[in-house]
Amino acid sequence: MKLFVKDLTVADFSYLCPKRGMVGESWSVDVTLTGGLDEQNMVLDFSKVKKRIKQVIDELVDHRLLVPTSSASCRWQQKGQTVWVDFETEKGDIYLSCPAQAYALIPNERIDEAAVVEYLTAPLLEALPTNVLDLELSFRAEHLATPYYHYSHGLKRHDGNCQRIAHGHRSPVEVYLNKVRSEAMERYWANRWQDRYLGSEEDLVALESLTLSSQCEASVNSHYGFCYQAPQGCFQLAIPMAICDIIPTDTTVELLAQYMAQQTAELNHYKNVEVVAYEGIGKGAIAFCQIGET
Ligand SMILES: Nc1nc2c(c(=O)[nH]1)N=C([C@H](O)[C@H](O)COP(=O)(O)OP(=O)(O)OP(=O)(O)O)CN2
Repeated sequence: MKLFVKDLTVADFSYLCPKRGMVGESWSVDVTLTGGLDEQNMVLDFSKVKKRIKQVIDELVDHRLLVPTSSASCRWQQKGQTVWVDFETEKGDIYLSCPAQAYALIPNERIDEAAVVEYLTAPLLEALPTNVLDLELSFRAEHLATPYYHYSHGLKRHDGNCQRIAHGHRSPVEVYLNKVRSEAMERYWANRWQDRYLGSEEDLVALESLTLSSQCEASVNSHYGFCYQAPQGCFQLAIPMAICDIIPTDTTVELLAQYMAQQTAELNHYKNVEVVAYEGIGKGAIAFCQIGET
């Protein structure tokens, strides 16, 4: 007997890629279980399927930075609860030092759907009762008709896992200029925030003050340093300036929508701008800005 649940949850995370750098991603999760019937004549009560599978995905990949530790581009080490990662990419090298719980260290050459399925299948089966004999997991990027971007960020004030300095999302954006949809501006934001790290100005620090690998020392003119202390520990990141956008505020979706609305109004001299900014799938913020002359 097979039992399926579509759109069981969404995994929001970032991963390191030798070509793209740091990539924010949002995947919908579908699952199919194979097994015999239990005393309720069910493979497993849907509510338990949803709860247990979401719990494992939330624990192991959601809001983490997925690192392909078998990649030739990756060097990492752990001391106590801190993990250092150096990662070579075509966009420049990325250096991190974060609490271990901020990462998923995946022993694969690259991060893709198959690698994450393999990483999660055994712990998911362990979380299910013994009448469930097999599990097929699949991840789906949302089909989007509008432009979208992939960004990574960290919210140091968040009392949950969004405080992790490098987690991210794949998000569509809608922009209206004087109430008319502007695909040009949507494409502008999709290009600007394609595989970007959105750093808050207040988290910028001198690279020399970070306790990252010594390789990072040569990057003073090419990299931004970010550092903050949050309840889960100390988060440090050095990342090429070319793949960052510095935001004058925190990077909650409310403030990102507001930033985009304001910048869009300034760029277009439009009186009335509305931005619908998603954070991943199915949720986001709407901001309005009224300045300019047109
Ligand atoms: N009002 C806001 N709430 C939250 C924001 C925000 O910008 N504005 N941001 C976050 C985090 O960035 C987080 O990545 C959002 O992830 P989400 O998956 O929604 O959070 P949960 O894991 O709690 O939700 P699930 O449905 O369980 O996946 C958080 N909140």
